[in-house]
Amino acid sequence: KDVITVNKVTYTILRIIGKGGSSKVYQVFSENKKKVLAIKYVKLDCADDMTVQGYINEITLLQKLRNSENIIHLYDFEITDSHIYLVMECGSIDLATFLSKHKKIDPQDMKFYWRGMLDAVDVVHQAGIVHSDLKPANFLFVEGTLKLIDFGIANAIQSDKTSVVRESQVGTLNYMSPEAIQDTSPSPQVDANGHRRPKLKINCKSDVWSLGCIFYYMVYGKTPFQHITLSLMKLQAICDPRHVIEFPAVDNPHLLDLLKKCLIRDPRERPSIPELRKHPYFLSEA
Ligand SMILES: Cn1cc(Nc2nc(NC3CCCCC3)c3c(C#N)c[nH]c3n2)cn1
Repeated sequence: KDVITVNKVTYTILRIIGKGGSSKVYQVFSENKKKVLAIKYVKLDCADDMTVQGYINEITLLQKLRNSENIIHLYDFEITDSHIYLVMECGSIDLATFLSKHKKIDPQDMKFYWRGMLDAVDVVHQAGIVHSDLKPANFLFVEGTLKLIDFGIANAIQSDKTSVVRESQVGTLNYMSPEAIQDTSPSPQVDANGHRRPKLKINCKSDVWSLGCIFYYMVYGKTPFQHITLSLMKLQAICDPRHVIEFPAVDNPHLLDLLKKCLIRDPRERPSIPELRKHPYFLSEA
């Protein structure tokens, strides 16, 4: 039987869930916990210091946010010169795969999912981090609750083609905010101690735009600019206020209002996550 040993604890490999460039995510069984868990394996052989630093930051943050309900739980980890192992709770399905299978979502469920996603990203912001690359594949269902899997610091992982068929969401532009596209601030790519620093203009409001694109996708089955296939045309449309985003009618006027607010192009006009949490959409029971 294939096993993975992390800090002298052995886990039986059940299947591979996803693989990226130098990383793999396995579904494993823990003999002593009698639980199904997930192990993210990262090969460090040809990783440069920046990449390793990115993973260490990711681990530090996962540990810091371990008590947050909407952040994936990290049970254990092991770092050597050649690899990293992260032992985490295992989800049932990621949001990207889920949305590709469920075109219509029950309004009550949708409200619960949105609340969870806002809470997850708010917790990351409170830790002083802007994700800046939010997309459905970053969220995972764990017993019905949506949890954030990563913080956009380390490299992204795509789902394994053999296990789930999914258009690879790595590097998609569909969730990118106007200010991220226009950001030409001269700020250095790395700060004093070599940490890759998000550019000045990208801030929490950029994550609100990305969440708005995910919400839009959940309501209308496509992202706001998905129909524009030429990348340059897509980027221009995202930034161009003359390109009016379409919002087909929906039953709940509060939902429509919240969607429109998340997709305001001027980040100063766009609501913050605390403001969104107080939106009437979340207050009404309907
Ligand atoms: C499709 N699918 C996913 C699961 N469960 C799951 N997937 C995880 N990553 C997946 C890697 C491929 C892309 C989608 C996320 C992680 C994880 C990390 N990182 C920590 N726990 C997890 N649980 C079951 N089916």
